[in-house]
Amino acid sequence: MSGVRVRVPASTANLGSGFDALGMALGRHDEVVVRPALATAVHVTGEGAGEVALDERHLVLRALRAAAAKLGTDPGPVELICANTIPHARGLGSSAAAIVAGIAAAYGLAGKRLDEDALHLAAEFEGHADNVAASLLGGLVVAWHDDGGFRAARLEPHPDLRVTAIVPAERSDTHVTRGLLPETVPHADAAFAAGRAALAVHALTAAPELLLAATADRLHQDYRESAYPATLRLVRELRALGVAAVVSGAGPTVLALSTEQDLPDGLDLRGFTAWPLDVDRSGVVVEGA
Ligand SMILES: Nc1ncnc2c1ncn2[C@@H]1O[C@H](COP(=O)(O)OP(=O)(O)OP(=O)(O)O)[C@@H](O)[C@H]1O
Ligand SMILES: N[C@@H](CCO)C(=O)O
Repeated sequence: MSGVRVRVPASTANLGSGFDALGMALGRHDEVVVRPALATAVHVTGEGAGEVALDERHLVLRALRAAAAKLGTDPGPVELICANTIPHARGLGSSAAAIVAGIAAAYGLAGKRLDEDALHLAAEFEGHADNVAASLLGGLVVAWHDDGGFRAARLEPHPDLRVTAIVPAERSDTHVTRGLLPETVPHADAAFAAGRAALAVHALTAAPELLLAATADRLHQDYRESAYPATLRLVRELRALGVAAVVSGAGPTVLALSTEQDLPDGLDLRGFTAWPLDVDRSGVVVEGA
C-alpha cells in the first residue's frame, strides 16, 4: 500500500464504575492520511491545530514509528495529514485515538492486519487499555492486564443506548488527575466497585434500565473533584434526576447514558456544550490512500 487513510473513533473510559477497565467507542472521529514523502511533514486541521508539535514529537507519528519498529519495517519520511474532531484533554480519548491512528497506519503501510500486539503497544503508550481498546475494536470493551500483557474483550452495546457528552471549555490533563487518586481505598469501596462494574456490563449490553445503579462509582470521580468541581456538580444533579451521568474518562466531560436522547429540562449547562453522540460499533478503519 503506498499510502493509508485511518478513521479512528473517540472513546469514553470508566463508564462510572469500571475504572481503567470499561471503555466505549463514540461516534466522533479523527482522520489521518499517511503517505511516503521526500521529507517528513505534519499538517493538522481541527482540534489541536496550532497546539501540537508538527514534527517527530507528534503523538500519531511517535506511535507510527514505534509500531513500525515492532513490525520490523521503516516507513521513512512521511507526509502526515490529520483532520481532528475529537477535542483534546476533555476525557474523550483524544490521546488514545492518536496512538491507535499511528499504530493502525503502521500496520496498513506494512500490509498487516491489526492484531493483539497492536492493542498491547497502544496500551503501553497510553498507560492503560480502556480507551485504546475501544478506539481499536469499537463498541463496548472490557480491558485487563496480566502476564501476557494488555488484553480486551469486545461486547455489543445495547441498541437502545443513547449517549450525550456534555463538554466543558476547560481542559484537564489525565496525568494530573491520575495523581489525585489515593494509593489505597477501603475494602468496602473495592467491593462496591466490583459489584457495580459487573452490573455495568449487564446494563450496557442487556438491561439499560439498570444504568443508574450500575454506573455508581467510589474509586475515582469524587477524588478528582478539585480538578473540575462544575463537572461533579452536574454529574450529581443529573443522577439526582435519575440520569446515569458519569465523568467521561479522566474528565472533565460529563457523559449521560440513557435510552432517551433528550436531557432533562431546566439544567444549568452554562460553560458546557451538549453533544448527542452515537456509539461507534466499527472501531478503527484503515484503507488505501
Ligand atoms: N490527535 C492528536 N495529535 C497529537 N497529539 C494529540 C492528539 N490527541 C491528543 N494528543 C495529545 O494528548 C493530550 C491529551 O491527552 P489526555 O490523555 O490528557 O486527554 P484525552 O486523551 O483527551 O482524555 P482521556 O484520556 O481522559 O479520555 C493533548 O494535549 C496532546 O498533547
Ligand atoms: N481510566 C483512565 C481514562 C483516562 O484516559 C482514567 O480515568 O484515568
